[in-house]
Amino acid sequence: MLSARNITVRYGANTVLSDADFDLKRGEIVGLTGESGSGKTTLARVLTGLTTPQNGTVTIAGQHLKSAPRGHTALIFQSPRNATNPRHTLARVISEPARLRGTSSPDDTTRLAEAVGLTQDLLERRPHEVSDGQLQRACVARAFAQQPQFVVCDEATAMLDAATTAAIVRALVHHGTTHNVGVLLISHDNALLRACTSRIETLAVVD
Ligand SMILES: Nc1ncnc2c1ncn2[C@@H]1O[C@H](COP(=O)(O)OP(=O)(O)OP(=O)(O)O)[C@@H](O)[C@H]1O
Repeated sequence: MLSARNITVRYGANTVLSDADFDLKRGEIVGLTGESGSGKTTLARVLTGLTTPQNGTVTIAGQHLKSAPRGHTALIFQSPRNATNPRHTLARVISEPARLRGTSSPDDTTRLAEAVGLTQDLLERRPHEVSDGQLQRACVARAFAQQPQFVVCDEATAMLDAATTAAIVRALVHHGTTHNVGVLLISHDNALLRACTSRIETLAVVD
C-alpha cells in the first residue's frame, strides 16, 4: 500500500494541500480529479518523493518513502518530450531502468514495447522522429521497466487523441492488474476515469 497521511504543502503563503490523506493499494486502478490548481500534480510529486511536504508522511508497505528502495513508484508526466533525452533512441529510453540495474536485454525491450503497442521499427528512432503518442508510449514502457509497485500518471494522456489515450490507458490497466501494480490516473476526463478506475478521488482547492 502507498499511503499519504496528513499531507500539507505550502508554496510561500499559498497552502495547496492541507492535511490530505491518500491511499493506493497494489493492483488497484484509482482516479484523481479536481479543478485546476487543487494540487493534483503536487500530490503526485509528494507520492513519488519529488516534493517533500511541510507536514505529513508517505509510506510504502509501512516503510517511510525516504527509506524505501528507490524506484518503487514511477511517475509519468503530461509531456513526454520533457521527460526523455532527445539523443536516445526509443529502445534506449525504454531500457534505461534495466540498464541502470545491469539487466537490460533486447528481448525485454521488445516485450515492453509490445505491451504499449510500439512496433519494432520505431525503437531505433529518436524522440524528434516519432509522434507525441508514440513517445508517451515509450515513457509508459520505461515506467514498466522500472518494475515499480505503483505508477502515477499525471495527465499522461491529456495531449493525445482518443484512440491513443484508450490504448495507453488499456496498457496501464492491464499492467496494473497482471503485475499487481497500483495505478493512479490523474485526469480532468471524468468519463475516462469512470470507465477504467475502481474509485475516483476529488481534490478541492484549499480555502
Ligand atoms: N513550485 C511551485 N511554486 C509555487 N507555486 C506552485 C508550485 N507548483 C505548484 N504551485 C501552485 O500550487 C497550486 C497547485 O498546483 P498543482 O499543479 O499541484 O495543481 P493541479 O491540480 O495539478 O492543477 P492543473 O489541473 O492545472 O494541472 C497552483 O496554484 C500552482 O500555481
